[in-house]
Amino acid sequence: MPVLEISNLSKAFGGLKAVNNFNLRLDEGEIVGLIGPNGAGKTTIFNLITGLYKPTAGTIHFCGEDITGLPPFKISQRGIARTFQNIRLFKGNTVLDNVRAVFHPRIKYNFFDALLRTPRYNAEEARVTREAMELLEALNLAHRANEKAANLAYGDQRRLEIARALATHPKLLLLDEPAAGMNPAEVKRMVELVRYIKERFKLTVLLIEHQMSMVMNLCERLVVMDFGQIIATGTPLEIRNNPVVLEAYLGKGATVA
Ligand SMILES: Nc1ncnc2c1ncn2[C@@H]1O[C@H](COP(=O)(O)OP(=O)(O)OP(=O)(O)O)[C@@H](O)[C@H]1O
Repeated sequence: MPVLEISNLSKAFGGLKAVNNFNLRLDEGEIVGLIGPNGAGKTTIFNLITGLYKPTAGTIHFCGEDITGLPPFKISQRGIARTFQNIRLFKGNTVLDNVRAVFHPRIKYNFFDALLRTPRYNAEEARVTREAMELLEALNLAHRANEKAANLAYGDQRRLEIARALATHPKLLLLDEPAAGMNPAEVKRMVELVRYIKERFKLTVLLIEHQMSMVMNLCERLVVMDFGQIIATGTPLEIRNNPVVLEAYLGKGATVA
């Protein structure tokens, strides 16, 4: 059974067809790259999968269940997590609290436990801190746990975002430009990180990225969009040599490294 199956998905904003008859199947353990020029519809696909937008037409199935049109919190509960193009952290809070905050909606104590600091409250808080620290260790951020998120270097902030996404225990992770603004050494580290978390947390990954070195090195398969539609799919090598893809990028300033 596929982890994700998108069938004939469309989204219109007034007269603009941001996504037009989009189809995609992701099998367990795949890392697939979604690429295309600016405005192609990539982020709209993420917003549709995660329930931020309701589709104009089409369906989205996750692990065999129809999740089309469900609200974002329900989709997150089923096991889909994402990061955003623009980093979204509680910058004034510590690194640890940024991850702990993700656990709190699922915490198992009530208002009175919290008020009276009962043993149940203390045990749950200890569990949440332990789980959050485990994630920070996996992402090599444990030594910065008590630092304010704002003080982290850009690459570390991106890793913290990923830690927050993983705290929801996803099966499918959607990464929106995780290597944006990174230098080649940082991109290489991000490639290694995504490979590592994919194995460690048994993830399937769909990734939007403009950094071609990232998608070329990391993804087994690429899906190329332009004007809301898929214009090509294939291995990185096939895509690199595909004239339709080169044409979509040419004149729009993108380069295939
Ligand atoms: N909420 C919205 N209201 C109106 N138009 C929108 C909305 N969201 C996206 N669009 C439009 O839909 C089209 C696709 O946008 P989208 O952000 O999905 O592209 P993208 O491929 O992610 O681009 P980029 O690589 O620049 O992030 C664009 O023309 C955009 O202006």
